[in-house]
Amino acid sequence: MTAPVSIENATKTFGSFTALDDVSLDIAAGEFIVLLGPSGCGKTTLLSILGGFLSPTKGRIAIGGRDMTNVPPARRPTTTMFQDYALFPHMKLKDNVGFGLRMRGVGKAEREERAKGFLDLVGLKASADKKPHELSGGQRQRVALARALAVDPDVLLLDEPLGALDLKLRRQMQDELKSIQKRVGTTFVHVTHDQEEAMAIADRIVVMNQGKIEDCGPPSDIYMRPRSRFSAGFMGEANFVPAKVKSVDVGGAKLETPIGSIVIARSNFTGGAPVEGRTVTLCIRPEHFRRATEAAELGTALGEAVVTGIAFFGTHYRCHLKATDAPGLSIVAHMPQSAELVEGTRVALAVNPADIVALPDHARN
Ligand SMILES: Nc1ncnc2c1ncn2[C@@H]1O[C@H](COP(=O)(O)OP(=O)(O)OP(=O)(O)O)[C@@H](O)[C@H]1O
Repeated sequence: MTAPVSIENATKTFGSFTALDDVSLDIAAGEFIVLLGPSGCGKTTLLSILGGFLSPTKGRIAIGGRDMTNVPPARRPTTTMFQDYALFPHMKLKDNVGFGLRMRGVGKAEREERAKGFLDLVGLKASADKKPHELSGGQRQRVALARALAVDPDVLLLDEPLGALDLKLRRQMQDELKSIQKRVGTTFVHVTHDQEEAMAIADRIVVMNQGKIEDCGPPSDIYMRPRSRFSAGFMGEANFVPAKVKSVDVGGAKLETPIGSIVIARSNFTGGAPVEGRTVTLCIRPEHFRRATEAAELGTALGEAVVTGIAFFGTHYRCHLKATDAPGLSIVAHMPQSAELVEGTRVALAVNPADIVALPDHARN
């Protein structure tokens, strides 16, 4: 089963501290939502409110159209999978996976059949009679997922479920988690502070900061069209360039920056329409800088800079540059493998205006 989730103006305070600040979010049935943000931003608090382990101080939660605000965890159509997915060490995998079904009074034969079906889903059917200590970390994690799904929740809540795995296994499990979610169609709400993980698995990412939602959208939107400086900086690397709106017309807004003038479309102002005379902050991703000579038609010239540091990253060079006209402005740019660059090389920079986003200046850092 699967169900939509509606969070309306949820606030959670602990004494005088506000952990969750007036958060509203609608999640579609079958959607894979990732709550992303730094430690302490309120992700787990929101997940705990969805699971019924915490009550909101204010606001309302509905699942499948039913008000759940004061319903205890056991009576909600949710299952929570924690990072320390404690499996029962003395039980075979099929009994671990069937445990929730046993608690619900499902008979042995049906329990085993369903447990084996879910073990099959996570690629462990042949291990049904093994015990947890015979498995690797990734396999144990899959058993925990099978156990959580076996009770057929409408919504699965996952709190950093891959946090204990090493990086390689983690990346592999992300792919599996996404593919399993698509197959079962259950609504998933997954907490992480790893932006790459969020990008790999989410239908929509919810970026949180200090108890509030900063940004929300498909991974590509959050990356290409962030709505705040915090969101832009948390989702990958970004250069922030101060700018002033000189004029606005139907074609776009003319901006003045310390490294030159540029015209960008109105739709690239993600935090509100451009207003003449206002200051904004431009977000330029490192891979969007080009050498002007190599991309004359592609880009708009954005001044000259000197390479102050360079590192080879296989697919590209990661360069630190200092703008000639604005020595206080440090730039990080990715240049192609073919670029013949060394420290001290002067580079004429260009950026395609379509790749630049103008953020409101009042955006929090
Ligand atoms: N029971 C509590 N009493 C007091 N403060 C709490 C309580 N639970 C959470 N907090 C505070 O609320 C804030 C948000 O906590 P939360 O666990 O939701 O953050 P998080 O984003 O999940 O962080 P992490 O990634 O570190 O788990 C933190 O500052 C935390 O210290």
